[in-house]
Amino acid sequence: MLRERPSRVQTGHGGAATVSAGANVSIRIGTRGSALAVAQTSTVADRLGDLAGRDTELVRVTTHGDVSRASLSSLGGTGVFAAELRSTLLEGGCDVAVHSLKDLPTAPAGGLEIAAYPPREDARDALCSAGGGAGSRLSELPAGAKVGTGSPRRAAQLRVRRPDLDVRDIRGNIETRLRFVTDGELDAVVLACAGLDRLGLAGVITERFELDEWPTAPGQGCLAVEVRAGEAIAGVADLDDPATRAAVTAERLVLAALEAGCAAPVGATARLANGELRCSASVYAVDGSNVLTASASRSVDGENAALAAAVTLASEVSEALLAQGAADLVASA
Ligand SMILES: NCc1[nH]cc(CCC(=O)O)c1CC(=O)O
Repeated sequence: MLRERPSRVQTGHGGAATVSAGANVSIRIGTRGSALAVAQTSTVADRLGDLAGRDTELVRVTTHGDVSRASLSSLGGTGVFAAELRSTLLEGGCDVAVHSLKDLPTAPAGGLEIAAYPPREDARDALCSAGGGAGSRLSELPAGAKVGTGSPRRAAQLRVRRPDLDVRDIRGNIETRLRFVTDGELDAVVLACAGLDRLGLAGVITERFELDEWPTAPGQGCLAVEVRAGEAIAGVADLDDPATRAAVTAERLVLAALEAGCAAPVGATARLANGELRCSASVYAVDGSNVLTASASRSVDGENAALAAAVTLASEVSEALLAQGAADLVASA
């Protein structure tokens, strides 16, 4: 396993000093080393520092997924980005770890628990084509245009909408992927809105695909704050947004029921709004020749009811998908 010696960055706590046990010991927050990971972890660190009245420091862990040049699909997807960070947390190298939820395997990690799901950001996918905001929307790209993505789901969704496109498998962090377009090697790439927004790169987005037509990876746009099981860290629970928790729980339970990983051709979207939790999901043939879709909703009264509804909805949606033959599509991806 590859691991750089974690490097530390001290971040000052701006809020008023609170006198409490260990107030002078900073909370060590583990993160991957990419620009996106550092940006999103820093936001959580600032918020947690304020909630806990303590200093925070970032512990950067370079993960196998960051350094590998292999395609995401050939890496097997599940957990390549998260494993190193999780072992650092388990071994006590940090107190809290911040992940992109969509990169976390649905199986719980032994000895760890997700203590908070902060409010979700834009869960949609973005088309970034040459010319940025003024560039072509998906329907306007020329016939045979070259569009890059490392995700089998996104490749399938592109092929369903535009069978004529030349979909290319690409790897790398967000900046690397965008460079394919600015260098003129590709006409467009598809990326998550949330990552671009967090990096201040919203200006490169040409089109945000609506979730009803283009469901994204379960948990996309949501962060997960993980701690060692049973170890409460002051302030962490206050980072949690119950509506986000209910929605992403439903999405990830669908993925788990399909026995699919984070690189599977599965899109899911759930939302708690106006007292109703709604979940829908689609499973794709990677060549775009088939799409299965199912959805369900429940009215919910209160936060606990929302989590219970998430479990029920996920089993309704996944059973409907399996009855349509989803297992074959997942297996052949
Ligand atoms: N697999 C990489 C990854 N993990 C999380 C995000 C975006 C941010 C998020 O979903 O929270 C990305 C980049 C992308 O898909 O464009």
